[in-house]
Amino acid sequence: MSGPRPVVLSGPSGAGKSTLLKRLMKEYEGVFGFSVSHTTRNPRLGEENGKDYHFVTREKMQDGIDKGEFIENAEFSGNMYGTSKSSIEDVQAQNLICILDVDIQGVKNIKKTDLNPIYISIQPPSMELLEKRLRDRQTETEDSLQKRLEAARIDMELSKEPGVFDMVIINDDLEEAYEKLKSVLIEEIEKVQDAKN
Ligand SMILES: Nc1nc2c(ncn2[C@@H]2O[C@H](COP(=O)(O)OP(=O)(O)O)[C@@H](O)[C@H]2O)c(=O)[nH]1
Ligand SMILES: Nc1ncnc2c1ncn2[C@@H]1O[C@H](COP(=O)(O)OP(=O)(O)O)[C@@H](O)[C@H]1O
Repeated sequence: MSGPRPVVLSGPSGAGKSTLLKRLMKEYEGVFGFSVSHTTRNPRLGEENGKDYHFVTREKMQDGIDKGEFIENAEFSGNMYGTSKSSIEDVQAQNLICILDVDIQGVKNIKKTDLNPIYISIQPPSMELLEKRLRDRQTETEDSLQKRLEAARIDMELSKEPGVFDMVIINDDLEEAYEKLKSVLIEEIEKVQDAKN
């Protein structure tokens, strides 16, 4: 079955991926489906199990990985994250554009699969602004914030490599970043909309 092309959103923690993708899914209801990852980190206030993530123990996650249930998994800031095959299949079965939010390790590993997504990197305007946004979000401890900033430095370097991403969007002004994101995806969005009519 060849449904619409999936979309991988990557970029440093705090760059604005969730903000952009939530907006996109709201504006285009019934077009996108989110690939719900598994993670061993604790849920944040307002996050729902099964919607934002499948929140699991390390034992359960490792067991699933050992059984071959994941297309990719990575360690990020002291926790495990991974995309299960079923999280993608659930979305594709509905003929929706599957959106994945993964770190740079996930991007590299997904490139080894036959998923063939559109790769988009969301980048902050500067490290200073990234740190400010992460602090203002008030979800992190000092320790997890520092780990995210360290990972961000690596991400910002790697995402400059030519050919890794189809599009790099600097999320300075949110409206502008959102319009750019839409413009990259409009062709796939219209295909899904046309198929419904
Ligand atoms: N490789 C991989 N990375 C993931 C997955 N799910 C989330 N991530 C990444 O893990 C990092 C941390 O995510 P999270 O704890 O939700 O923090 P946030 O990005 O700051 O909101 C982000 O870079 C996500 O893109 C996954 O299934 N696989
Ligand atoms: N363009 C922007 N300008 C100012 N603040 C933003 C912008 N985009 C996102 N934010 C804020 O920055 C924080 C991090 O964004 P978030 O979407 O959680 O990032 P990510 O999912 O990449 O970790 C959030 O508090 C969000 O409201």
